Amino acid sequence: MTPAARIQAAIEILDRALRGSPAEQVLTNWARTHRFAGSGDRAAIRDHVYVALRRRGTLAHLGGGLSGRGLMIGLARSEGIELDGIFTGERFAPAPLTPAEAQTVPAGEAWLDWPAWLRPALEESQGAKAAPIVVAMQSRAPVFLRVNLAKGDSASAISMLAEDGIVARSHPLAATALEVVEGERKIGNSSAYRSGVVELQDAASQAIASVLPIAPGMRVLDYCAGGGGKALALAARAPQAAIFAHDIDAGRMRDIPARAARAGARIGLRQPGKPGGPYDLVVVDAPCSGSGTWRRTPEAKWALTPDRLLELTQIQRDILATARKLVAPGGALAYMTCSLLADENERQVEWFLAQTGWTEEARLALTPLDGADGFFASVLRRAD
Ligand SMILES: C[S@@+](CC[C@H](N)C(=O)[O-])C[C@H]1O[C@@H](n2cnc3c(N)ncnc32)[C@H](O)[C@@H]1O
Repeated sequence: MTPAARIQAAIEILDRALRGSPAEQVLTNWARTHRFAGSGDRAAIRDHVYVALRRRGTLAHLGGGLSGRGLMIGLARSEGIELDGIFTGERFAPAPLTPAEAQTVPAGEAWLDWPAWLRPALEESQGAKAAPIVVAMQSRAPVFLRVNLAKGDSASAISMLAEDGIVARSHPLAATALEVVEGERKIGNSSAYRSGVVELQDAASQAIASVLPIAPGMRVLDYCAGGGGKALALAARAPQAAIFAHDIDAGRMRDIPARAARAGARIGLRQPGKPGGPYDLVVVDAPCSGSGTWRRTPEAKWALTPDRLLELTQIQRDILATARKLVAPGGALAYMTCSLLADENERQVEWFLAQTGWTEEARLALTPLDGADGFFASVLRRAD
């Protein structure tokens, strides 16, 4: 496909995504019905679509409107690509620019790529970091791996990955973190991944897992386990701990047994609503806005509403109230979210401490300015 044909494909896919279909699903359907497109074409089109969703505000401003076409005109302008060479009207290429579209537009500021209603909340939560965070979130997130210390160390994982054409380097956020700088599409088939030496996990999640108070012999529950990312990271840190996974939705945990087997870890599965207990450590990786991860999930950024945010904060409190009852005397609860908003983070901890008289033992708050996803964690210790 020519560069112009790829842009035209992205325009069509974006139009459908903007009407409400999940972008990933539209991309898959498009690939099914356009078999002539090779893997390079599909990857380039996917990149166009995700850049456009991530920078929806500034690109719509630059391209003259919020539509697939407006976003792609904006993208071409922001990257200094000659529009006349793409918007030619030739076969498979987008139609030529209208006189209105051809007018030059001053660059928009990065806040256009952050939901306007949420700007005060980010500014209040992050202070002087808010604007740089918004700029950082215009770009794609790096890809990170976690070295499974039960199976190898960083140096051996880096050379194993290199044998499969993947270039990775250590990242300062966590001793186990590797940033993939080349060959990320080869990870799934690489021997380091298939043999459990590395696992996909953001460096911020790894940094958070590394500060949790876990030791051999402890009983640990990952209460909102989802796909088991935290449980697996904890199992690698403390293979002698008894680690259990629970989620309200059993389906979300279905990959845990295979992931644990690949990692050589043992994770017990609890049925929804039957978490067992008590535990020395209960991890609550709560459902949240996901605002710290919006570089990866740009559609979620535009889908969040004030009502949903309020609902999420209530769900977080309900979960905290249930999970605290599973903590043994003297044990700890680790509350965490991948949110950048104080309403979901600091204010939830304040509320919890006021309710319980527990003490906060440790806190870690990371933003994309630290290099990975935004993440917040607080370790809360039961007094008696
Ligand atoms: C942020 S995700 C967890 C991600 C996971 N810890 C990981 O590292 O891969 C939040 C999870 O909480 C679960 N959840 C939502 N409400 C819950 C509840 N009331 N009790 C337990 N889990 C809940 C969701 O199904 C979802 O899987």
